[in-house]
Amino acid sequence: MLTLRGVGVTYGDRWVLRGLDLTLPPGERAAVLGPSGCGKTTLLRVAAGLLTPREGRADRSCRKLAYAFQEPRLVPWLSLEENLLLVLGETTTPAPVRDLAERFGLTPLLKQRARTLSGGQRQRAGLVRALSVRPDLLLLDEPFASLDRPTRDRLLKETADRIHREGTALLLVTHDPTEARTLAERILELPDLAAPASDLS
Ligand SMILES: Nc1ncnc2c1ncn2[C@@H]1O[C@H](COP(=O)(O)OP(=O)(O)OP(=O)(O)O)[C@@H](O)[C@H]1O
Repeated sequence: MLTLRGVGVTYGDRWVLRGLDLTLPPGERAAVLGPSGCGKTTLLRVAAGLLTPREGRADRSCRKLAYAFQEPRLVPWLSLEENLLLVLGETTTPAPVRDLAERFGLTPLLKQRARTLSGGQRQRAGLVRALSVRPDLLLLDEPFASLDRPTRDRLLKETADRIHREGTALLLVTHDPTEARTLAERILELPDLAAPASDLS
């Protein structure tokens, strides 16, 4: 369960989010759409507990939270497989994670250092890393943005099947309504507070 109540965030003297309420019960999937710069990533950071809002509060009660960042944060000098092992806390890759890597087309890249992966490969790696821990709350920030269309469509279906099957609660940030409809049952449109004049009163 994730609950945001009256969340407000400022950067400097500018409100990016204000008065935001969101309840995500276990297993429910919501997508956040909105123009570039309206605060979607900021919302995910608050949801993850990485950013303390200036107003309001964020509460989570989940067994395991995973967050696939917009810029996947892999350790550049470790191999892709070592990056996966790092979050799993294992010394060998378990069979289900090997299967996940295979489904996301990463098997041939497992021994490759993260810094040598392309943007799209890194993004797939970030998504596999997040899914590999079998989270009950998953935060995804534009997870398919760097992928070509056929790869995106295939992995979108793969991801949707997996989170539906496992009953994972999802908060997805995307610019793509198709992605939002495929992965989520609820869509939240964030307003751009910077568009009209906003102040700190
Ligand atoms: N650490 C920061 N310091 C100052 N301003 C920031 C910071 N992080 C984000 N911002 C600003 O806050 C606004 C919202 O940023 P955020 O990344 O949440 O938007 P977004 O909706 O996710 O954008 P996009 O769709 O382009 O990824 C932007 O105007 C951004 O420049």
